[in-house]
Amino acid sequence: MRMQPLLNSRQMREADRRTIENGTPGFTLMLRAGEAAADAACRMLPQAGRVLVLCGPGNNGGDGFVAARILADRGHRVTVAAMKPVADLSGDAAEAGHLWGEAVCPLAAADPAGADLVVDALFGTGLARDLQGEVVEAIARVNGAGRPVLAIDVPSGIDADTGLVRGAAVKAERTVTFACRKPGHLLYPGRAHAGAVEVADIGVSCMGLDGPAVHANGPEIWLPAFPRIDPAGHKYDRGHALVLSGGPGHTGAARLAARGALRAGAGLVSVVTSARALAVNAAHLTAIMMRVCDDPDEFSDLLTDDRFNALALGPALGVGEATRRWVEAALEADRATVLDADALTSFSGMAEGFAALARAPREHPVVLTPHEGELRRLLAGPGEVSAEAREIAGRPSKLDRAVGLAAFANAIVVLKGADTVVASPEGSAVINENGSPYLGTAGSGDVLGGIVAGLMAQGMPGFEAAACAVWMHAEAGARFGPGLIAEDIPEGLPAVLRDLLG
Ligand SMILES: NC(=O)C1=CN([C@@H]2O[C@H](COP(=O)(O)OP(=O)(O)OC[C@H]3O[C@@H](n4cnc5c(N)ncnc54)[C@H](O)[C@@H]3O)[C@@H](O)[C@H]2O)[C@H](O)CC1
Ligand SMILES: [K+]
Repeated sequence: MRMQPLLNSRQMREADRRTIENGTPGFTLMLRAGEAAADAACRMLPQAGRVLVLCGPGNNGGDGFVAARILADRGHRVTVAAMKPVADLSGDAAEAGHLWGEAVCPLAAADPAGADLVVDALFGTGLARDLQGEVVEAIARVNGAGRPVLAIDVPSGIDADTGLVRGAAVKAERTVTFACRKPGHLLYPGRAHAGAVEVADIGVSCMGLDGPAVHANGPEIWLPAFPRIDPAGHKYDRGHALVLSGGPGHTGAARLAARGALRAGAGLVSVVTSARALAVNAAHLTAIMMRVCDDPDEFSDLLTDDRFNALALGPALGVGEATRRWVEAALEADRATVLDADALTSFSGMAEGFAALARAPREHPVVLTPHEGELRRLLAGPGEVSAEAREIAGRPSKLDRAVGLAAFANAIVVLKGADTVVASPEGSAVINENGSPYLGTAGSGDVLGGIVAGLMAQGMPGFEAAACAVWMHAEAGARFGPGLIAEDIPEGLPAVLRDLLG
């Protein structure tokens, strides 16, 4: 399996430029792109039919003109509607317009309802601002017509870097993109607009580019770092994870996380519980052990034993000063640590103080697992927060928010959602895509935090552990499907692990 880089529009232009510099003319790339689009169109419309190709003012439109020519030559009845007359195009797009060589109608006259297939070549990676006016109306007609749509490169109106809708965006059944996918194909709402995405090789390499290293999440990212069991080893070689329990009435989250850590392969897992919550925890735990700590000082004392090498805390701890003290004790002990839920929300409006704790020199990774609301509360208050923190919270792109928090807190960030992003403080990131809506169930996030801790307990580096946990958690959920509850996720891990590890 090969890594799948996701290039942003600047990197894509650079890849393009390098290819052209190395001797392949830009128009040759456009011919290949147009042909790949025509091939995809023919797979969607195997019999000769009516095809409407919508062409924009730039090179995306150029790809559309090439595809139109090929589709007409293959016997389809092709209508081209364009934003600009061919005479007003420039560069490769002008050449492609001449290659089409037949009538072009204005965009306002385009009739998607009368087509068997619409090919969307209005805008690609060059989209630079929100769409307005006639193009918004044309997109509304395309989306309202309910005909199958093939988008070339990116559904028009979707920002290739962020997946956000710029004014309006085409809803495609399929998208054919070139060289590699773009972040906007994996980030919502772009992912939903793109439909099934296929990548066509047009002779442009995606490797060795400067700038952020963003990849699709998959085993190729983290399987090489996955902890292998030593046949002669014992459980003490596979770490001991501690999961902090809430008080009586709030203990389930910790047990879910602990179960996730144990199924992920940690040698030993203990729930750290107050004396008051001991009975209820004891009533529900078997393979998982317990340690009684009634306050953060006792927790610090416990952590003088360096066999406890991974910590997970946050879910159901309660929001406030007490939880902040537990977090401080955990961070001071310098163990591989997962902070989730209340461990983050307790620092709402105190982003600077939180970051100072997380940034203190340390040997072992900190992984933060917020959802969007938790990130916003941590970075943007309510309360006094720095302009830097507020700026990160306000970034329109999920990818930028995750990377921003990771750098700010010098921590690995798992920004959860249907398109979970895992970001490192150095700026690299992966976007997850094997999730399913069934994962949105009470306690699911608690299990995820536990899996991360369980992997780190076995010595897996923080970024790889986080990316792997996100993928395995999603995979277990997707395989289970309807009816999934959080308890099922740890129990789904053995099958996922069997397939991964062979
Ligand atoms: N990457 C490759 O290897 C290849 C890509 N190809 C295709 O080219 C497009 C990118 O082309 P580019 O000309 O840079 O951009 P666009 O066609 O997406 O649009 C640029 C065009 O539109 C104007 N513009 C931008 N935003 C707006 C707006 N909101 N409203 C109106 N007009 C806007 C801008 O000023 C330009 O004039 C890529 O996606 C591929 O499809 C090559 O063909 C093959 C190699
Ligand atoms: K497009």
